[in-house]
Amino acid sequence: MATLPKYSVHDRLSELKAFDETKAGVKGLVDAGITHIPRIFHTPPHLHDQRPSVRADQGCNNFCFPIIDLEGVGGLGTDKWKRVAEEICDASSKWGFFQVVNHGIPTSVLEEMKAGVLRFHEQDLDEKKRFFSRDPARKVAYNSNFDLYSGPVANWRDTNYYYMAPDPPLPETIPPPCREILIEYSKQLETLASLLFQLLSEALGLPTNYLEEMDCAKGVNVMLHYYPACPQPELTMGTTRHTDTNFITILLQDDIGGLQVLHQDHWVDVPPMPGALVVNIGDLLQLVSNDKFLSAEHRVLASKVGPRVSVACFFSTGLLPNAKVYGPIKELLSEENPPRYKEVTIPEFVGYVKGRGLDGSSVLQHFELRSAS
Ligand SMILES: O=C(O)CCC(=O)C(=O)O
Ligand SMILES: [Fe+2]
Repeated sequence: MATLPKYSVHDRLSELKAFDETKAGVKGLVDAGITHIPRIFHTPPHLHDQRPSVRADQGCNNFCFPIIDLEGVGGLGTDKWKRVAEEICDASSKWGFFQVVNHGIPTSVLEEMKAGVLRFHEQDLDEKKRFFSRDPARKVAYNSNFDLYSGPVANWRDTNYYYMAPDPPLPETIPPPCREILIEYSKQLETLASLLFQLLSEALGLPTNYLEEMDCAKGVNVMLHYYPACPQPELTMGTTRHTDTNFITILLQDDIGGLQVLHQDHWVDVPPMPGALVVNIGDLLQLVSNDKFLSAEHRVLASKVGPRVSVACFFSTGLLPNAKVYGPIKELLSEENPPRYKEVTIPEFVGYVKGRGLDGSSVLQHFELRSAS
C-alpha cells in the first residue's frame, strides 16, 4: 500500500516561505493557473467542523438573520430610538451579529469602496508589491494571511490593511487605486459607528455616550479582503473560524456570499443584501457587557466563484498604551449578575492576543474569573 508523503514542519515552513516570498498572494497562485491548491492551504483535520450549515438559498427557517432598519433613528429618546435599541439588544445578545439598512451611507460610496478593493488587489503586481509588509507597526500594508507563520493553516485570502484612526496615514502613502474612496468610506463609517455605540449603550441601559467615553471607537483598522476563486474550495477556507477581538466590526461584503456565523450550533449564512452593512460584537464588548452581548464565531467559506471582496472595519481603543482598565461595567453588575471577567489593560489584552493566529480558540476564556467554589 502506498504511504502518503510525509509533510514535516520543516517542509511546511519552506512552503510557507516560498509562497510568502512571491509577494503575489493567493491571487498569484490563481493567476498562474494552478488546479490543485498547495497543502499549506489544506484545512487540518482538527479544524474540520462537522456542524451543519444553514445556507441562505434554503430560506431562513428558524435562523432568520437579524436586520435592523436605521431609517429616521436620529432622534435620541424617541420611540423609534428606543425600539431600535431594543432590536439591537436582542440581536447582540442572541446572535452577536446583525445587518443594518438605511444607515445613511450612500450606495454609491459602498459600490466605489468595493471597486477600490478590486482595483488595489488587481493592480500591476510590481506596484502592489511596494506595499507588501508583515510589520504590524505599518499603517498601510498588504500581504496574504496576517498569521501565515503563526496560524495553523493558510487561508485562501489576500488583505490590504490600514490604521485609519486615531492617527491616519498621510494620504499620499495610501495606494492610489483606493486612496480617495478609503478616506471617504472611513469617515462615513466613523459616523455610523458613533451612532451604533450610542444605540449599544442605550441597549445596555447606560447613558448614550458611555461606550464612546470608554474609547471603544477611538481606533479604526480597515482591512480590504480579496478572496480569489478557488479550484478546490472543499479543501480550504477563506477565513478560518474566529471571533473578532475588538469592540465592534462593521463589514461590507459583495454579493457572492460565504460569510457564516455560528448560531445555535449551526453555521448560518450571512446573506448578502444590497446596501446593507454587517455589524458584529467583538470580544472586548462581550467582556465589558459581562456576557450580555455575544462575540460570535464566524468564518468565510472558500468558493469556486470569485473573487469575493469585503471590507472589515474594526473599532477598538486604538490599542494605544493607556492607563484605563477594561472589565465588566460596574453599572451592569449586581448580586445576580456578578463579574465574569477580570479587569484587563489594553497592553495586557493585546499582549495575549498578539501572535495567536486564527486557531479557533477562545480569547475570552483566558480572562474569565473562575468562581471560587
Ligand atoms: O470577509 C468577511 O466576510 C469576514 C472577514 C472577517 O471576519 C474579519 O476580517 O475578521
Ligand atoms: Fe472576523
